[in-house]
Amino acid sequence: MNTKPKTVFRPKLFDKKVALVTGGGTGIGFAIATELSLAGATVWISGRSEEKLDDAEKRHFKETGLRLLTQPCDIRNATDVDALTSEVLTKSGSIDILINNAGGQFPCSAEELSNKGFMAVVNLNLLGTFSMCREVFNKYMSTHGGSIANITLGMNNGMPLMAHSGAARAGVENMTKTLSQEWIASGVRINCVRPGIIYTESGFDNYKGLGDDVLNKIVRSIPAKRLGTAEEVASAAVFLSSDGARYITGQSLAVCGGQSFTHLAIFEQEDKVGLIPYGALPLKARL
Ligand SMILES: CCCCCCC/C=C/C(=O)SCCNC(=O)CCNC(=O)[C@H](O)C(C)(C)COP(=O)(O)OP(=O)(O)OC[C@H]1O[C@@H](n2cnc3c(N)ncnc32)[C@H](O)[C@@H]1OP(=O)(O)O
Ligand SMILES: NC(=O)C1=CN([C@@H]2O[C@H](COP(=O)(O)OP(=O)(O)OC[C@H]3O[C@@H](n4cnc5c(N)ncnc54)[C@H](OP(=O)(O)O)[C@@H]3O)[C@@H](O)[C@H]2O)C=CC1
Repeated sequence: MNTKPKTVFRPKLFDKKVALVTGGGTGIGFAIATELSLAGATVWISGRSEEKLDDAEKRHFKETGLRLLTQPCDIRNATDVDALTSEVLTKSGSIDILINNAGGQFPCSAEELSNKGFMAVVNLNLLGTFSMCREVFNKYMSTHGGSIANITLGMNNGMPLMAHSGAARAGVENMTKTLSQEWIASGVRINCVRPGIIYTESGFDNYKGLGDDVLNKIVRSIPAKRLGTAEEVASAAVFLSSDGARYITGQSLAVCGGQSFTHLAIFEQEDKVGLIPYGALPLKARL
C-alpha cells in the first residue's frame, strides 16, 4: 500500500494542467514535482542524467501510485531545450506550469574563479532559465497563458565564494520582473522562490568539503534554528503556480526561516574555507 506524502494542497487543484519541472529528478525539484502531481497535474521532470530521472519516476510511483513523465535535457543546450519543450507539447498538449529549478554552483573565491568557471554558472542559472522561459512562452504560453516559477538562492546581499552564482541569481530575479511586465498581457505570471539553506542530500553532496562544524554554525545563525526542507520550498513554488496567486507576478518569495543572509562571512582554518555566521567571527575579525 502507498503511504502518500503529506500535502497542504487539495487533490484536484491542477486537474488537466501540465507542469514541467527542470532538475525535477532530485531534491527540491522532486519535491515540487511530487506536490504538483499529488494536486492532479500531469508532471514532466527533466535533468541531464537519465538515470536520476528514471530513479525519481520509480520512487514517485512507489510513494504515490502516480506517474511522472521524463525527458533528459541540459538547459544550457538550445537544441535540448527545443526538443524538451516540443516533446512535452506533442505528448501532453500544453505547458501550463513551468518550474525552473535546475541550477547550482561550486564555491570558489573570486580571485580564483576563471572566466570559464564564471560563465559555466551564469550559463546554467541565468541563460538556461531564460531559454526555458522564452521557449515555453513562444511555443505555448503566449497564446494560452500560464505560470512560471524560477528557483533562485537567498543571497541578494552577497555571499562569500558565490560571486558567479549571486550575479546569475540576481540576473534571474531582475529578468523575472521584466518578463512579468512583458508577458502579463498574455496571461502569463512569473515569480521567483528564493530558498535559504535547504537540506537536500543531492544538493549537500556538493558542499561536503565545508564540514559539519560550518553547517552547525550556519544553522545557529538561522532564526528558525534549523535548515529548511525541500517540501517547504515546494509549497511556495506550488502556491505561486496556483490560481491563489493570480494577482502575484514579478515577485520573489523567500523561504529561509527568517535568515537575512547579511551575516555570512568567510571562515578559514588550516586548509578549509567555508561560510560562517558573521556574528560568530571574533570581534577583531569583523569588517
Ligand atoms: C554547508 C552549506 C553550504 C552553503 C550552501 C549554499 C546553498 C546552495 C545550495 C545549492 O545551490 S544546492 C545545488 C547543488 N548543486 C550544485 O551546486 C551543482 C554543482 N555544480 C555543478 O553541477 C557544476 O559545477 C556546474 C555549475 C554545472 C558547472 O559544470 P560544467 O560542467 O559546466 O563545468 P566544468 O566543465 O566542470 O568547469 C567549467 C569551469 O568551471 C571551473 N570550475 C569547476 N569547478 C570548480 C571549482 N570547484 N573551483 C573552481 N573552479 C571550478 C572549471 O575549472 C572550469 O574552468 P577552467 O578551469 O577550465 O577555466
Ligand atoms: N539546497 C539548498 O540549500 C538550496 C538550493 N537552491 C537551488 O535550488 C535548486 C535545487 O537544488 P537542490 O535540490 O538542493 O539540489 P540538486 O543538486 O538536487 O538539484 C539540482 C538539479 O538540477 C539539475 N541540473 C543541474 N544542472 C543542469 C543542467 N545543466 N540542465 C538541466 N538540469 C540540470 C540536476 O540534475 P542533473 O544532474 O541530472 O542534471 C538536479 O536535478 C538549485 O537551483 C539550487 O541551486 C537554492 C538555495 C538553497
